Amino acid sequence: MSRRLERGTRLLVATHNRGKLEEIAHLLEPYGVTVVGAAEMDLPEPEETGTTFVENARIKAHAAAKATGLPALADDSGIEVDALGKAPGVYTADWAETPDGRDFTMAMEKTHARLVEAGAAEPWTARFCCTLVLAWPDGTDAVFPGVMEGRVVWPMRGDQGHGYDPIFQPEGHDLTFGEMDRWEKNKISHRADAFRKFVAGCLA
Ligand SMILES: O=c1nc[nH]c2c1ncn2[C@H]1C[C@H](O)[C@@H](COP(=O)(O)OP(=O)(O)OP(=O)(O)O)O1
Ligand SMILES: [Mg+2]
Repeated sequence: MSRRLERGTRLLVATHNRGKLEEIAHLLEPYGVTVVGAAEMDLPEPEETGTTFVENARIKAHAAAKATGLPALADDSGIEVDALGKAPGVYTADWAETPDGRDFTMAMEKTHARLVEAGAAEPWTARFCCTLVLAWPDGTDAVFPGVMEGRVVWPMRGDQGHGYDPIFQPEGHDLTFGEMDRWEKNKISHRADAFRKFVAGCLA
């Protein structure tokens, strides 16, 4: 049984990714907690030295809780493509890194190019994973994993969402995440799956 966040609590959402922050703020809306973003608090982006989603989510959540004295919720996420040995996985953001910042069009092109090079047969099955960690200022935490199965599609479709959304078509749906509005995506996404467990564990 994890500790719960009372209504009215200030919760630090420890992400520098605006797309994630918007989704998490929307998911939190019904629960009466006050969302504080990492950028508002001028928090540095900690180095993500872990080799798993949970390790990296813990690094981000504990750094933020320690720096602010607030309970902090971090999200580490990524896409695992089966024909690429589950790459890019925990390195999903790294595949978009350029000297001038992140370029997700390039990262999606790279994903597609690797699949073509590998001669992988379609469907290109894949899943989005999300691990949420709630860290308390006293150093304790709780972990909530989430997943959405689907496939990589090409060409990219849709200009909503963020990151790799235009090439991910969730199982049982005809639209990519990039073609869905935030409400539709937030009903079925890996983040929504993890969030349901977080709600059951930590929110009223
Ligand atoms: O729903 C999603 N739709 C599309 N792409 C997504 C999603 N969720 C994660 N992704 C991709 C992009 C992101 O850059 C990377 C996670 O990397 P990850 O380190 O967890 O996040 P990040 O560096 O963007 O922000 P931060 O660490 O400050 O939370 O996976
Ligand atoms: Mg990151």
